[in-house]
This record gives sequence, C-alpha cells and structure tokens, in this order.
Amino acid sequence: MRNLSEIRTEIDSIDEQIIELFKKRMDCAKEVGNYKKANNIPVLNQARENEILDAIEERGGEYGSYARLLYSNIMELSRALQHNIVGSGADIKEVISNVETEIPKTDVKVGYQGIKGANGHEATIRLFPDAEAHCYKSFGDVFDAVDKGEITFGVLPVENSNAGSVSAVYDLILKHRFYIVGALDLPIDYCLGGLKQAEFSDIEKVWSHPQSLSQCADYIAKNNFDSTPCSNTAIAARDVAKEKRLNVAAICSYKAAEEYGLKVLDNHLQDNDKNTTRFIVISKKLFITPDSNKISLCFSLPHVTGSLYGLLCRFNSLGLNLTKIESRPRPSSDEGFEYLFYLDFSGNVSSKEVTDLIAQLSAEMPEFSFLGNYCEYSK
Ligand SMILES: O=C(O)C(=O)C[C@]1(C(=O)O)C=C[C@@H](O)C=C1
Repeated sequence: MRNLSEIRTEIDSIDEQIIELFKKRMDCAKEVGNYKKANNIPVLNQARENEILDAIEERGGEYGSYARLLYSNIMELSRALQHNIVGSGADIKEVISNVETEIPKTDVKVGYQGIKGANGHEATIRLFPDAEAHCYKSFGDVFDAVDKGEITFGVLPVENSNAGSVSAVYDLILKHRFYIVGALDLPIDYCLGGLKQAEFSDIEKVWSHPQSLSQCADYIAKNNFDSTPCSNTAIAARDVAKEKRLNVAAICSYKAAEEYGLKVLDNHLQDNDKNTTRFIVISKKLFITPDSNKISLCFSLPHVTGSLYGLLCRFNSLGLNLTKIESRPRPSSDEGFEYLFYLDFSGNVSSKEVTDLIAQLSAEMPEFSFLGNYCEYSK
C-alpha cells in the first residue's frame, strides 16, 4: 500500500489538471455567454444540461452519482457567469441603484396588528418613536392599509425564538410582495395579569394569543391552567379587565397589564428566558439604509430535480450566510402542491457579487421578488 504522502502527491497533481480543465471549461461557458448575448438566447438550456448530466453519470462508473452532483454544480456556476455576461436582472439592478437611503421616521403613519399594549405596538414604538401609530384587527388589514396608502409602513411579527414562524404573515408577504425595509428583534417578557382583587391562587384559566400560549406552554401545564386563544395578547388583557371573572388572567406584556388596569400576579412566564420575537417593517417603497445587513428574497422553484440544491450552491460559492429559508405550500392543479420560498441571507447590495447573484436568481427562479435589504436591530 502507498503511504499517505504518496497518495496526496498524486491528488495534488490531479487537482492541478482538473483546475486547468475547469478554467478552460469556464472560458468556453464565457464564449457561449457572449454568443447567447449576441443572439438573444436564454442562458439556461435544461435539455443540454440533462444530456451532459446523464452522460457524465454513465461515464462516472461507480462514482456516477458523485460525478452528476459535481457537474450540476459546475453548470450552476457556468450559468452564473453567463448571467453576468448577458446582463440578466437589469431591472432589479436599476431599482437597487436608484433606491432612497433614508427611511422617514417623523410625519409618517405606521400600522400594527392588535391594540395598545400589544407586542406589535411596542415594536412600532421602538422602531418609529415619533410616528403616528395605527392599530388594525388582523395582519391582513395591516397589509391592506399599506396597499391603500393609509399607512406608509406596517410592523409585523414574523418569527419567535420559541414558537417559530408566523405562517400567516409569511403567506401575506408572499402574496403582496411589498418591500421589507427594517427589522427588530424584540425580547418578549410575559406576566400573568388578573383583576385587581384576584390572587394567584384564584386563577384557573388563561387567555392569550396562540403564539404566546405556546411560548408559555410549560408554565401553563405546570399550573394546570385551562388556556383559551385570543386574537392578541393586549386584547386578552383588555377582555380580562372587561369580563371581571376572578379566575381568569391574561398572559400579556407588562405594558398591556398596566394599560388595562390588571394586577401582575406572576412574572416572566415564558418557558425560555431568551424569548424574542422578530418584527419586520413592510413598505410599498424600497429604502435601503447604508447599515443594511440582511437581504430577503422570495421565489418558487422550477420543477427540476436539485433546483433547491443548485440555489444553495450559488450562495455557498460566494460564502454567503443563509439565515432563514421558509417554504409555504399552495395548491396547484397539476402537481398536487407547489411551494413558494422565502429566504434571508446576510449581506449588502453595495457588494457587486451580491447584486449579481440577485440578478442571476431573478432570471432563473419563477415568481422571483427581491424583497429588500435592511438592518435588523436588536434592542
Ligand atoms: O451549452 C450551453 O448552452 C451552455 O451555455 C453551456 C452550459 C454548460 O456549462 O455546459 C451552461 C448552461 C446551459 O444551461 C447549458 C450548458
């Protein structure tokens, strides 16, 4: 048997040959790119790629499936190169280069779901301390108000560190495709708010938003409480005050308890003391502030094997850090289910590599939208 350094010497020599061949292949892809540009031919030729992949798999013998994967990556990169040559996604690049860089914070109307004292209200105050805050009954109403121009910005929860994604908001993001211009990670601290004359031992039932009930699930189980979902934590607090039942308490923020005159019967109910909810700011107009560090995209995937893998490979090749990927199903007539994807990654569009990638994806992904590049604050 050869020793390790002998085998590695051979690997080094093979790699030297592979890299030279890879460079030659990319030069050919560049040439094809120029040809496609001159003749107005689309970059992607799926039939040609399938032909190559099948032939490579066959020739790869016992490593056939590995060879197929290697080549699907190579062609992914070859397409990325060609998109830059043909100038794909010029419309998105244009929008990004002419964007406004300062978000108006005064003399603006900002909407949130719920009522005064809700977490959405708190996030709104922190993000827009000098704005006029408007409350809406449902997440959909906030989107509609932005659509009609009744408010300039909407503040919506998208994710909680315990309970996960707020699917209803993702569905609305994917439906409306408004821009995301800001985000805030808001630490969430719940108390048990009961009537002034109530004691902790009186409480048998708790009211709150389903997400909040799930964030306090261990606490509720430990105390053997009966839980009832409400549309909002602050609405739960308001209703507990209104209904005047000694054995009912709201799981709500300290601000909501104070706002609706409830007595704090217990503190810090959340199962995880690092409980945080992420809020986003939606807008019909795009703003990209210079401190932006996160980019959001959405798209559906072509019905081709490995299309999600191919997409991830593009991010990997640029060393970009994906921070979230969310898929939402929607019924489709022929395929049973189709999926829309929402994706976040770290970056700023001032980097040419990043705008090139966004432009490339816009040319290849069906129903693609660039949702924004914004700063995610944690206060
Ligand atoms: O043959 C082409 O049309 C090319 O652009 C080359 C190539 C490849 O790298 O082999 C790249 C992209 C196409 O989707 C198909 C194949």
